[in-house]
Amino acid sequence: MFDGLKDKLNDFRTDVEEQAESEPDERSDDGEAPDQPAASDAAVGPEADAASSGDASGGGSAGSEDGDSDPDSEGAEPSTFQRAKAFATGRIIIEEEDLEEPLWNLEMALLESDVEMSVAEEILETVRETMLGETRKQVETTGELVEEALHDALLEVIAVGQFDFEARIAEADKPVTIVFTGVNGVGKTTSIAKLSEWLADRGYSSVLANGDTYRAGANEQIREHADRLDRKLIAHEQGGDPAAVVYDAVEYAEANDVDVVLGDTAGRLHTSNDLMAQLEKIDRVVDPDLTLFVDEAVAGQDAVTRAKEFDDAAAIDGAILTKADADSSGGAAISIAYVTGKPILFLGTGQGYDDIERFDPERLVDRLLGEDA
Ligand SMILES: Nc1nc2c(ncn2[C@@H]2O[C@H](COP(=O)(O)OP(=O)(O)OP(=O)(O)O)[C@@H](O)[C@H]2O)c(=O)[nH]1
Repeated sequence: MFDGLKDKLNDFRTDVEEQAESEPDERSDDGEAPDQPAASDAAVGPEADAASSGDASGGGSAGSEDGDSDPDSEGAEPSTFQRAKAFATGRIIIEEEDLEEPLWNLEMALLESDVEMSVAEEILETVRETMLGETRKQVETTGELVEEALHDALLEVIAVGQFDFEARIAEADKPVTIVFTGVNGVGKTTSIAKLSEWLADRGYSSVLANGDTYRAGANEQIREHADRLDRKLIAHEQGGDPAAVVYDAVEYAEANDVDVVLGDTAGRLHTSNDLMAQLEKIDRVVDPDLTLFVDEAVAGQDAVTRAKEFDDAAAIDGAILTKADADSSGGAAISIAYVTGKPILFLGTGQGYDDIERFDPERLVDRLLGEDA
């Protein structure tokens, strides 16, 4: 899962390590030849050797022949001094120039991985802010510093809007009504069946409702799942009113003490206006507790765009991202919450009914940074 993105994040770590850790060595080698005392060295005390070599090189790596400073070095002098001092004490200072190329490569890698542009920019900004110009006392290596910066940057965008789904179900008045939206073919019906199992595992009964009265064959498709799982299905004739189907399912749940109503809807109608009018009517008639948007991770940017469109049209409360098991890029998983402001709540991870997992931002970040399988 998301292996391509994981590799690219790892490349960034290697990039920064190479940039940040090779330069001080070069500078201290440089500094040995010219004997250039710097006035500020006195402040460094016992670390003066390393510091002065760093300082001399910052001011004179290009100008070591004539001992003069080059124009570029002037603004960098204080940080070069700090850097050399930190190097002498085994600490790390990352400078803007160390990050320039790795950050550019990271941006390209994120965009190639279908991470949405504004999300990529936010990640870069957080990484830059976390890493720049600070002596990181607690951090032993550049690799750790990169990992910390990436961890914070990724978590910040991925965790947007998270809430405790199970607690929400537990606390809500029963029956809880959940309506599923999203285009056809992405695994919406399968996700409804999976969620019914997920709820059953936690002690909640559910009834399925086929609000996709538009598409021929939709009743049969969901009925197969309902039969296999031994769940009640409420369905009307093709062409019927989806709001009426979900309403009947709510009535059935109330009469039979069923905890949750899981209502499918049509993924596409003649026009998006029809689709939205239908969702609005369901909203008016049954006032669902949650509207969940379903799309497939493998659709990358398209899934992000659709999430935004559906949310704009009919305020979603969260998303289910299917086929994460087949997705290497990870772009949709990283982008959807930040772009919509609504959390990803579940990942579909296979074709079986148990192949659904609660989306855990911390765990996903650990996976991406290689701390978890
Ligand atoms: N690998 C994998 N396949 C999945 C996942 N979820 C669904 N699928 C498969 O995707 C295919 C389409 O799933 P359906 O549930 O029929 O999707 P759907 O047609 O979008 O349902 P509707 O939206 O109601 O039309 C099926 O073969 C599913 O088994 C998943 O998380 N991983």
